[in-house]
Amino acid sequence: MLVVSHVTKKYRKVIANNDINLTIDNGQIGILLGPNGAGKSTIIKCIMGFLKYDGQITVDGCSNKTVEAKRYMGYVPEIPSLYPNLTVDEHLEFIARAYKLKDYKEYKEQLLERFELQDKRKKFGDELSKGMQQKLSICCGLLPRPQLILFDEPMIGLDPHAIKELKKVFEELKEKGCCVLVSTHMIDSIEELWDTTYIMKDGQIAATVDRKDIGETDKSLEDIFFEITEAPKEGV
Ligand SMILES: Nc1ncnc2c1ncn2[C@@H]1O[C@H](COP(=O)(O)OP(=O)(O)OP(=O)(O)O)[C@@H](O)[C@H]1O
Repeated sequence: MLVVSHVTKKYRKVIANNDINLTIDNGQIGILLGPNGAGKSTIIKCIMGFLKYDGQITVDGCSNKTVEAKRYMGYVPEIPSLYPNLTVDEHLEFIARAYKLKDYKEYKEQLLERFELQDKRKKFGDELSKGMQQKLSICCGLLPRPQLILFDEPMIGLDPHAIKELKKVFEELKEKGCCVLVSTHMIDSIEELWDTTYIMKDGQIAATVDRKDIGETDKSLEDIFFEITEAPKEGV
């Protein structure tokens, strides 16, 4: 379970996250939806413990900065950050060693096959296309089988097969009781899978929408998103 309480992050004078509160239970998928600059990547980086911030973040009751919590957490960044001189296969072996994984070989092969990278295993990081880099980055995030996994704009650059596969992965993570947080601009891409959507605007959570709320209105998530993000500012 992920609990984010009163998190505020400033980059000098810019308040990128302003008193963010959110909770995602195990077996649930949370979505961060918001225009460019709303603060989605910043809260993901705070949850991963990459940035200093005010407030508290816990993962299964442990502070996100503890080693226990870090063992539970996986991250697929917005921009893949690969090693130019390691091959596809070596990236995954590196992750396996860093996390001291056992019995990962079969899962590694499954991931390579699902994301159509099996014939690219000898290619170096800097020889991969943008989409291939993104797919490898997703495989690296999934290989340690994290209990909590954060995806920052994971669909960008993916081909239709990889998008279909990633949606299946989301479904499987949910079934296995993992806790998933996905930042996306592609409202339609995850329509059937989410439990709670946090609509972010100007560094704040402007609305929290539960799936059951949608069932009770005739508005779509897209309607709610535009109502909130395109509402005129007060006093204008
Ligand atoms: N390293 C940084 N230094 C200074 N300001 C930053 C930095 N990173 C982000 N910001 C600012 O913080 C705010 C939130 O940025 P963030 O990247 O979290 O938004 P986002 O919702 O992920 O946007 P996008 O959809 O474009 O990826 C923006 O105003 C941005 O300019």
